[in-house]
Amino acid sequence: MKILFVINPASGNKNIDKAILRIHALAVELGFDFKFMYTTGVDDDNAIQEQLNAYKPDRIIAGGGDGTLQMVARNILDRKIPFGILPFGSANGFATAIGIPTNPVDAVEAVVRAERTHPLDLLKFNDKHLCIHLGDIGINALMVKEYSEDESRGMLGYAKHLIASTQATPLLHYTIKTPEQEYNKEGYMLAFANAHKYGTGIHISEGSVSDGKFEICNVERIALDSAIKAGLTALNMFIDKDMFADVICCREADIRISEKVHFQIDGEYMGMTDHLTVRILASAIPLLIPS
Ligand SMILES: Nc1ncnc2c1ncn2[C@@H]1O[C@H](COP(=O)(O)OP(=O)(O)OP(=O)(O)O)[C@@H](O)[C@H]1O
Repeated sequence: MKILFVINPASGNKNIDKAILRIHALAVELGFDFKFMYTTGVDDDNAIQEQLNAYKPDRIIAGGGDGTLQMVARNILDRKIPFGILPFGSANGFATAIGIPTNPVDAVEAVVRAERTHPLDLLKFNDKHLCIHLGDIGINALMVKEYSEDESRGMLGYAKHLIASTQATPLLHYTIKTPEQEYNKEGYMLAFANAHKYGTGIHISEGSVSDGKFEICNVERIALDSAIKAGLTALNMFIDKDMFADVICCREADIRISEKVHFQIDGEYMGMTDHLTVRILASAIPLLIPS
């Protein structure tokens, strides 16, 4: 068996040396061939395609944050190669949501030894952009933009951007059309979630990553104090579950927004938009799941 590991060396701030050594040790113990590909941030999609064609792996395992996982996922859509994920990013929202161990060595143990796969749904925005975990418009998307452009990262930077983004985001009015129903809503943020948790620990719905559905979560009000507390403890966004009380579960949706708003997918800023289509790609990829 051949395993291609695609690792983003710029993701997160964890030391992954021991995890890399563990991969070498497991290769000897379990008898598989492996290759590392390190992303560069430039033309990585092509580099992954080249590796897939040249190395022809039986499995592909991505190490990084949500952005890296999504990039690998979008490159194996037509190939149905079992896909594993290692939470080597900073927030690791998706890996956390599906229960992969957060410690890098434990994650390697669990994912490399995994023998079963489970169908993983993905989301597609505007028939163009793939999403593995979460896209949103409004406050959080503006934070993603500001945070990625700021040199001074860390907790204080987070709190600063959270307050600024919250103040800068007006009350938005949206029309959400699903095949079943049309909704008129207002709020400060709409999140489109594939998994059932938003970042670390917040439970937004009973959805799973393979139910053929996604959740649209409207944040009707802003609990800034609890958001700041959450951020200062976990570098994570909103932890007050009441903020995600308004949830629609569907397979596709067309969203019109009263004005152009900031938009992000899996931690990557996508620009401004006043119209989105979202649909689920059911069972798009076989996901390796730890026993
Ligand atoms: N070698 C590299 N140097 C700099 N940037 C890189 C490199 N490789 C990939 N990238 C960029 O990293 C981003 C993806 O980062 P990713 O989301 O995986 O990590 P993260 O931001 O640390 O994690 P999280 O989503 O968990 O907060 C993409 O924008 C990609 O272009």
